[in-house]
Amino acid sequence: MASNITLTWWEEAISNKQEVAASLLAVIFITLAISWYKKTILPSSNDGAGAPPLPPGPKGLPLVGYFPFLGPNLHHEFTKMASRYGPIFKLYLGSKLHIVVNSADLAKVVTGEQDESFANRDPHIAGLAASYNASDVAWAPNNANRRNLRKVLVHEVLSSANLEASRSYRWSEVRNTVKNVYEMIDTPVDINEVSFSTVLNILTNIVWGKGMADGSKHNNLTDEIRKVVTGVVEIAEGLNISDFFPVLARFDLQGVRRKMEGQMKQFDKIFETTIKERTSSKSGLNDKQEGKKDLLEILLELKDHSTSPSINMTQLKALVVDMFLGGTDATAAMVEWAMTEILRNRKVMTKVQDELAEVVGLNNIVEESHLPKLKYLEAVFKETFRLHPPLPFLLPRAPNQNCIVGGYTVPKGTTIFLNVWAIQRDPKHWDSPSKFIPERFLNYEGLDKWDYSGTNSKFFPFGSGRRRCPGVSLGEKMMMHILASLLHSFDWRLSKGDDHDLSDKFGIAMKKKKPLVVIPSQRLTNANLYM
Ligand code: HEM
Repeated sequence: MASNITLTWWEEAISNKQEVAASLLAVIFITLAISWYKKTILPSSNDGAGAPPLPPGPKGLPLVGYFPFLGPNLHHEFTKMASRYGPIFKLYLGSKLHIVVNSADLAKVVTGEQDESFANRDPHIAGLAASYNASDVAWAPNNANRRNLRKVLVHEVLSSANLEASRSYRWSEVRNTVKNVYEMIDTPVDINEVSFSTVLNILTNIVWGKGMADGSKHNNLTDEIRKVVTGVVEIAEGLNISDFFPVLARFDLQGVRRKMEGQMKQFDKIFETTIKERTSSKSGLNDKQEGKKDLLEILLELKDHSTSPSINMTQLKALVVDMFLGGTDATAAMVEWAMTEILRNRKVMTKVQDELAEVVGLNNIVEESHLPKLKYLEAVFKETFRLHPPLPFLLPRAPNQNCIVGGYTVPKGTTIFLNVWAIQRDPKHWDSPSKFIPERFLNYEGLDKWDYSGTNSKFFPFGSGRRRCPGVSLGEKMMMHILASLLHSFDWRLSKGDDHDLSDKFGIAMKKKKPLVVIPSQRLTNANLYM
């Protein structure tokens, strides 16, 4: 995703350019200038007779569009611009037209009434490279392959029965985390790091099983996956000029595609090794003895038996990457944000810990079966999602035909940002919108649902419509279990001199600018509960 947008990207581009001849750049420059002039100054050929105009928006500069005027935190910038240009506005970033939707009413049009037309994505180059050229669910266009693969993900991989079967993986990884934090008592703990590791380990176990015969091989596998996932996130978070000047894409000036393909080669290697291990030594799987199937087995069966729905090897790998990328960063960011808000609000902390004492008990550990009873903690998470949605614009969509939204034309192929960050803070729908008040999710009236289903256009942090997140249930289980355990097992305090900072940083998942580093102390008297 675009981040760190400042004038320095030119410098970066120039320092990274390999052997692109100056004359070539000049030709490109002129081509782009002409195309920019045609698109922004001359009336659009999309307009057709009688078609409504494009939405309002800033003009920007020739070639670079509005780039030079944007700071790194796009969600803040776009929300400010919405107060000037209204609920739907356009801007050119480079040569590409972007349209930002900032109101609940218009979001409902895009993800409800016209969901089918808006169900394509607009993948950036890093996303394409990380998804085997959009062979996955997240970046694929809305075609039969994607629908088939999404069905596999929802009905096979993330079905209630499978989530139930993987419960013990989540349990043992959360217990490991509690044990590790116990060993760090009275020393600083980075909450995002701890949560990220826990989620990554859970997902590794869900995908590959815990059952490699050789335990050290399993640890190596987790380390390898961690390296690839963090590498992929890092590359995807950088700004890639070619995303905004498609004509430059083939030159890969900053080497983004090359670097991402390098990461994917690592991922391929991990895949090949583990699949070989699977097929050569089926009996080496400890989990088989428990009658459990991991995701790799489920997917390999679907691949081998060409049942309906069936998938090929590339889709299989792309699906696993989706799970790692979709699951890790956002879930860890949410645990960090929720913990930050709880620590800033002592009354909230007291209520959360009182609820945990009542539901779980001080001589017990948190189990997944407790989670549905933790209604106040659930409200805390909803309020955290409202204020800090990890994907403030969801994943960008692109219409497959010219559409009309809010009385304006939205041309086919435009990049659409649904500004859920602004919508969930809109004073038209929320009292004291910038205040952290979990109780608003406990004491509501009316017919609207306030859950993660995406049916309420005032609150949809997991997206809405055909492209909403299929990992809600797993994500919710992981983040609730991790945070409930951290808060039940430990008391937490800031290091001396630290403050309750809420600044954020736009990226793959919107994180705290300054990581939350806090100090745990033992809360439960029985030391066995930490083993
Ligand atoms: C707290 C955790 C999570 C958050 C906040 C989150 C959020 C989101 C959001 C906002 C979208 C875009 C929806 C849209 O464009 O309308 C999305 C899509 C997606 N998420 Fe998640 N997600 C989380 C966890 C997960 C997990 C655990 C998985 C998989 C195991 C996952 C897999 C996906 C996939 C595959 C898509 C693409 C769906 C499509 O395009 O059809 N996510 N997620």
